[in-house]
Amino acid sequence: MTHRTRIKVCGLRREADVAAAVEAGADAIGFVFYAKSPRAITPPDAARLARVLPPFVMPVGLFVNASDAELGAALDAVPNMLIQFHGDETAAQCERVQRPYIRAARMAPGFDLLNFAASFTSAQAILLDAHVDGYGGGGKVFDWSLVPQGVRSPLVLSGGLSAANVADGIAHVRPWAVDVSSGVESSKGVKDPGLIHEFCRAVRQADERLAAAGLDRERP
Ligand SMILES: O=C(O)c1ccccc1N[C@@H]1O[C@H](COP(=O)(O)O)[C@@H](O)[C@H]1O
Repeated sequence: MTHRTRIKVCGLRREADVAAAVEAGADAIGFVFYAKSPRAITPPDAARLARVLPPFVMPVGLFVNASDAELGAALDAVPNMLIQFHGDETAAQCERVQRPYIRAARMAPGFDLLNFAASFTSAQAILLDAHVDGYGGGGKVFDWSLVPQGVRSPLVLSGGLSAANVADGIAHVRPWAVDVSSGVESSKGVKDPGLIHEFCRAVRQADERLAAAGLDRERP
């Protein structure tokens, strides 16, 4: 069966962008609860946006070394969020929250992804991002050949993805899902509905191309 690469669009702060992502076929919408990010959102604003999500489109809350109080406030506001830990959180810290979570790995030469992934067995997925200052959202592509064979799935590919390169990323890494932020922005922190549509179309085309080539499965 053809693998449909799931799509998360991260860093949304306006209703029109949420509507564009949903209409374009995104499976998940990310809210950044990290005050230092240009895409930071408050729990009440995230709750307002989450209320317009239709069923089966999942809200994801992104945190970077958040305190219990910050996590609690966000989860009180949007209780059905999947958590994306994108900082230096240990497995024990992630598990303490007792919610489903995905864990970001910051990819750079020498980084031991196999070992990292093995220490986060309780994560629903490992998200691969480029190592950048400020933890993420840097619009930087990492070297996809750093992803070793045999790493656990599901994997979420992110880091500098856009409509122009997401097909290559999918073909190289064959991830369960892709996650985009900077690549669908017209300027830092400002999403562009047209780019969101283009990105989602490019993902669908990539899946179709892989299927036509008989490579329609997740990472072998
Ligand atoms: O979006 C941010 O500002 C951000 C801040 C801190 C950590 C992660 C952040 N975003 C995540 O980073 C990756 C890659 O984003 P990009 O497409 O390269 O801009 C993605 O998973 C975002 O969710």
